[in-house]
Amino acid sequence: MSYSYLESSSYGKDNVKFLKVVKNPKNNKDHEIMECNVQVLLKGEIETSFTEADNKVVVPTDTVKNTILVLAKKNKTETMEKFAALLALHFTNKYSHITGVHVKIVQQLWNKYHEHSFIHGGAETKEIELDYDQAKPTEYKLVTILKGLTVLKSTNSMFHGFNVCEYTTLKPTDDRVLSTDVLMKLEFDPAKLGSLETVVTGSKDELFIELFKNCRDTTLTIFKNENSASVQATMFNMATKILQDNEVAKFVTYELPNKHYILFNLEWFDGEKNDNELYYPSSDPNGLIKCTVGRN
Ligand SMILES: O=c1[nH]c(=O)c2[nH]c(=O)[nH]c2[nH]1
Repeated sequence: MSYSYLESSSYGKDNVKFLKVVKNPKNNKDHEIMECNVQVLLKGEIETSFTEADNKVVVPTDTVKNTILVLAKKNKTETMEKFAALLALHFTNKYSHITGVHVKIVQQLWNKYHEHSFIHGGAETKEIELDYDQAKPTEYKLVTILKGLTVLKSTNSMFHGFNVCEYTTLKPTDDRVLSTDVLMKLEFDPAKLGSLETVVTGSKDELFIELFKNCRDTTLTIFKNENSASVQATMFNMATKILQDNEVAKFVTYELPNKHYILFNLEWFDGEKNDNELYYPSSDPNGLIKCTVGRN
C-alpha cells in the first residue's frame, strides 16, 4: 500500500490574456473591444499523471492556451458568460477523459468615447467563474462578479445600537463617512437560466448584459439613497433588490470592506469645531463584512 493518495486535482493555463477587436462590417473604423484574462483548469481522468507520471492523459497546458485564443478569434464573444460556457463545453466534448472544467475570466472595463478610442475603467472589473461537470450538466455553477468599484458617501450613514462591553471604545454615530470597494457575486440558477448549450448560442447575451448593469445600478442607487444603518443592513437590501429584479439569480453575495475615515480632533486649536468636515483615511485595519442572500 502506498503512503499517499490523490484527493483532488486539476490543471490548465492561467493568465491567458487577449484584447479582441470587433469591427463593424459596415464601417471598418467603428470598433468594440474586449480585454480579458482567462484561466481554464481541466478535471477528469487525469490522476495517473500525478501518481504514475503518465503524461498520456495530459492535454498540455500549452494546448489549453492555444484553444482559448483560437476560440476567442473564431467565435462571437459579446459576453464572457457565453465564452466561459463555450470553453467548458469545448474541452469536455473534445477530450473523452476530460469531464469537468473550471473557467475564470477577468474582463477590463473600457468605455468607448469615440468610434475606435476607449477610456480604461480603472480598477473596476467584471469577472466570470464557471464550474462545469459533464456528469451533472444541469448543476453547473456560473457566477458573475462585479469587483473593484470604489464608492464613498460623505453623509447618510449611521452606526449605533451595537453591542457595548468593556472592550468597546467606538462611539455611536448618526452621521459618518461610508466607503467600500464593492465585491458583488451573482450566482445563476441553472434551472432558470437553462443549459450551457443555450448560453453558447448567444440567446442570453442581452440578459447577461442587462443583469450586470442592473447589479451595478442597484448597488450605486441603494448606496446613495439609503440612510445606512450599517454596512450589514445596506448590503442585505442591495442583494434583496437584485434578487427581486433578476429571476435567474439564485444567490447574491457581497463582500465589503468598511474603509474607515476618522474625524480629526482639532479642539486643541483654539476649540476648532470639526463638523464632519475633515477626516483622515485609515486604510488598515478595515472592517470586512460578507453575506450571501437567497430567495424564500
Ligand atoms: O457598518 C458597520 N458595521 C460594523 O460591523 C461595524 N463595526 C465597526 O466598528 N463599525 C462598523 N460599521
